[in-house]
Amino acid sequence: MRCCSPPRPAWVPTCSSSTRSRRSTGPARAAGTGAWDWPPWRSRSRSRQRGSTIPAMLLPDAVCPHSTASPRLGPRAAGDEVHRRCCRGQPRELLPASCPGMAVPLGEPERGRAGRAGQGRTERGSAGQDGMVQGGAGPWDHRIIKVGKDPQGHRVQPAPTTTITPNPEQGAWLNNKGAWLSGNGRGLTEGGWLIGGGPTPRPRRVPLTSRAGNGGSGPRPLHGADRCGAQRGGACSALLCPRGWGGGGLATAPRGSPSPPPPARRGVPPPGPRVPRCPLHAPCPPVSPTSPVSPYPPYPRPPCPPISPHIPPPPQTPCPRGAAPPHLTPPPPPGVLPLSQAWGRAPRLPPSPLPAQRRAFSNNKILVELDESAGVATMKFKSPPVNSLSLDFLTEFCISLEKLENDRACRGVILTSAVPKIFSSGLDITEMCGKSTEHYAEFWRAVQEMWLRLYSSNMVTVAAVNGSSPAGGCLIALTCDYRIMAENPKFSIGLNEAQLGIVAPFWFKDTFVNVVGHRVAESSLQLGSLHPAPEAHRIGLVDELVPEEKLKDRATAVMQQWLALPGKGGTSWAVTECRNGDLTCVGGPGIEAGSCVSVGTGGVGGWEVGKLSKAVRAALGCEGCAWHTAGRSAGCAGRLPPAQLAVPALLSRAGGA
Ligand SMILES: CCCCCCC/C=C/C(=O)SCCNC(=O)CCNC(=O)[C@H](O)C(C)(C)COP(=O)(O)OP(=O)(O)OC[C@H]1O[C@@H](n2cnc3c(N)ncnc32)[C@H](O)[C@@H]1OP(=O)(O)O
Repeated sequence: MRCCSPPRPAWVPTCSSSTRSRRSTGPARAAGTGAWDWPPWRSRSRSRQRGSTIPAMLLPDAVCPHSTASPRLGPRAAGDEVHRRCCRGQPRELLPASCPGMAVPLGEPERGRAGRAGQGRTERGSAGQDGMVQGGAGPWDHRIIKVGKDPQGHRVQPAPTTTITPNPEQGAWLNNKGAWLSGNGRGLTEGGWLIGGGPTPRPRRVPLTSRAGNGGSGPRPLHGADRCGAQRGGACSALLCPRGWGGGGLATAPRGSPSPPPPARRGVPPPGPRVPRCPLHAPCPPVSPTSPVSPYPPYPRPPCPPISPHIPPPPQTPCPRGAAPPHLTPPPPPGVLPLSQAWGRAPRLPPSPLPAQRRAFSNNKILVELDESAGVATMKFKSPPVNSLSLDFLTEFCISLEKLENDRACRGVILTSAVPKIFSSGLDITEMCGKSTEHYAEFWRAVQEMWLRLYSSNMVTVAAVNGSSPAGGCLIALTCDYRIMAENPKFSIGLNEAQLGIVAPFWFKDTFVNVVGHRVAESSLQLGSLHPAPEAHRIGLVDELVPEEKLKDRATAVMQQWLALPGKGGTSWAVTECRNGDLTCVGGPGIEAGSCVSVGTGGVGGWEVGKLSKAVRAALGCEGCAWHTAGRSAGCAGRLPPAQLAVPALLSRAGGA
């Protein structure tokens, strides 16, 4: 087994009722009983006493095998090609609406099939092209553009964006014209047109933000929005594509049903007291791309009035030494916009003379404490006995993280555990066996969502690992920007899947490789090693060790160090422009204009590329784009608007949003 082998496992344990045949070299059956010795870390005798059985398990190939979800990976063209080949011949029911094969009016299965020149979905949609179905920020928000030709055979220009909003409780969708859309099992139809094929709303579940007393701002997507293979020009046939594609019938809602609340969108502050738009910061007029004059507005602009009711304006008292206070970021150079405005995050604030303002919210699984004066939240896992990552836990994790993302007062988050000696025991094994396929789908979506959200968070993330952290627990730590571990040698961390007889999904592996390097990851994965804290530090799996009692303080200090970086936490960053589909930095603190965004470890100016890409995509309004990295450049493969559109779009967002 090589660590770079394809994600499909060589074998997986199966139960006798499983219809999938696999090499059953998994957990051994207890002698004579027919029962599986499971969980595998238990002694056989204990398992035998319980007579435990291992039923069918979810296969990791349910994770879309071609969807190279790691934003740090290389070019994806090969993966997309695999997608296309693999999806050819798939039943249409299994294809997502964005699949080329689905981009045709209903009832005309062959006409307009994508891949045929001039018709159907195109890689790079722009005004005037045949239309496309475009995913929005998540399954709850789909921007729809009608496709191809109308029923009379006339070419149809892309229609104005239509937003459809699902009502999960009624299993139906409402478009922005107030009409209910019916489902046909493959996608949504409106007037006989396939207009979208997004994920099935989950009628059994209430909107996420209304769960567990979280309050919040309406339904939010649980699924990863931008890693689906189908979003990158291929068709994702995977059962568990992170976007949640997969069809399924949608019930028609009764007419006259009340409208669901508008979906909250990432990066947009939750509804609250309406904040007046700054009159000084209206969008700039479009600038000709050929103009030799800088397209950026003069800087500095007059300061905005305070825009958050929580955040007082910075004090006007001069620094006693006459210089700019060191905690305040100097104004960006001309041509560089304070993207904190674009990203909706509060600028760094000076230390408050008042007692620290703290807020806390909690659910069954996680306690979140936000120190508003520092802009730092602590998420404490509190799901005894071992903080296993159950579906509920993962859901609450995503909700908590998203709440913090949307909280302008929060710029960094420390992840730690409230359970003694355990950071997290990893994925909850009981979620992976003896459940329905739908449950597995939901569970794995949540696992991926957790990873995507954490990885692509634009907050600084620090893991304060105060206990053992096997497998999925290790993944959480790996996904953070920085890892500090309690120096107790009894605490261990690693991807130990091989010891359980299972294979870490490829995106676990990728994340691991990114942190410890190829060879260490390879041998560690092959052996399923759990590294005691000192060894984990030696191999670079954790960044530093500290005595347990100092863990919190050290994590806070590291966080402050990170938040002091320009750009991190949303103070300012480079403006990026798009040329020929590639994004190029046009300047930023410490960043040379014209330099490409570097790819790989380290990142630029304190930003890792994954995070940068998300921020830039958000600023450019192309969150739905696939993001690719190649060599030392990074860009959007697909729908990134051309430069003349992108730059003014960025400016207007930065200046006026
Ligand atoms: C088929 C393909 C699937 C591919 C998936 C690949 C990706 C998988 C990722 C994963 O994360 S798999 C999970 C891996 N996790 C582990 O291997 C952890 C195993 N657990 C331990 O090593 C220990 O339990 C511990 C975390 C070090 C804690 O040890 P401690 O002695 O303090 O407690 P225990 O008595 O062992 O356990 C207490 C209690 O908790 C239950 N439990 C432990 N881990 C899990 C878990 N991951 N999921 C669910 N439940 C878990 C354990 O069974 C005990 O239960 P009870 O006996 O009290 O009922």
